[in-house]
Amino acid sequence: MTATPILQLRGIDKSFGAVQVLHDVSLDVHPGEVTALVGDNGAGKSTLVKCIGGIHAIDGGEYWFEGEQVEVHGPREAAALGVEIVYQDLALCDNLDIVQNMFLGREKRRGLVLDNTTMEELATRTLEGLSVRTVKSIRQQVSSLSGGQRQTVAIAKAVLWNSKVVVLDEPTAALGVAQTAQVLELVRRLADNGLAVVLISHNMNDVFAVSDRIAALYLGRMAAQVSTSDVTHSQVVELITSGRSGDLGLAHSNGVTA
Ligand SMILES: Nc1ncnc2c1ncn2[C@@H]1O[C@H](COP(=O)(O)OP(=O)(O)OP(=O)(O)O)[C@@H](O)[C@H]1O
Repeated sequence: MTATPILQLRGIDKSFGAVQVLHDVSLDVHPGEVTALVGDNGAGKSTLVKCIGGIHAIDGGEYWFEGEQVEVHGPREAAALGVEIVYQDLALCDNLDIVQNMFLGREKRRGLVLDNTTMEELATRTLEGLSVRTVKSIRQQVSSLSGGQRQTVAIAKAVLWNSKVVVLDEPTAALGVAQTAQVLELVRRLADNGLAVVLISHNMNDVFAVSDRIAALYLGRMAAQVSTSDVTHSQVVELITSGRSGDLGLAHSNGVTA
């Protein structure tokens, strides 16, 4: 079932001033799979994701996309590759409706006039493609949506642009039980539709519910990247808290050994 990785990071280093935050980090991300990126507070997850999204320039290491080594000099270049990141704050505008949010800054125009018909069609098709039925009207203001619906809109916005890799930063962090289940179903569906999904999460139940692989960062190093079916909750907790797991045969590790 393992496809060739669409995104490969090799030996990534990243420092802020004198502080090195990422050390020799490698990561493989596969289409059709959810890769959970786990790690304790300050382990470097957000920094790694910002390197993937072109917000931070990498100091050293290689970024490979679809089998070619690339340089990503900003979010626009990442988006041009097909890499979209949904940050925790979602960056949605409350006073705009769903369609306006999905096309914010990338509006479709016919001449000088906004092409609302096309944008509505594309928004509807995208939401239907993700089997999203929880949103009543695409002309609803985002301020009137629940936390789960807002997350859904942010995810739909990310996949609207023929994206190939979608990174989700703690998409269920602020949600209740039912909404968490809905968002996790959506995360799974993204991968089942062929996208490569990277899911940052602190929640082991979420990680085990939807991920195919787990990449564990510990103090800025990739402690292990393993198949979810090969590990237990407690082994992953051990990787997060100590960077090692004594009884785990680490097939793909770098920096820290079992
Ligand atoms: N712009 C920055 N300047 C200086 N240090 C930074 C910067 N961004 C992150 N760091 C440091 O890098 C380390 C890793 O932070 P990062 O936010 O990547 O961790 P994280 O795993 O996402 O943590 P959390 O789960 O708490 O969000 C932390 O020690 C943090 O203080």
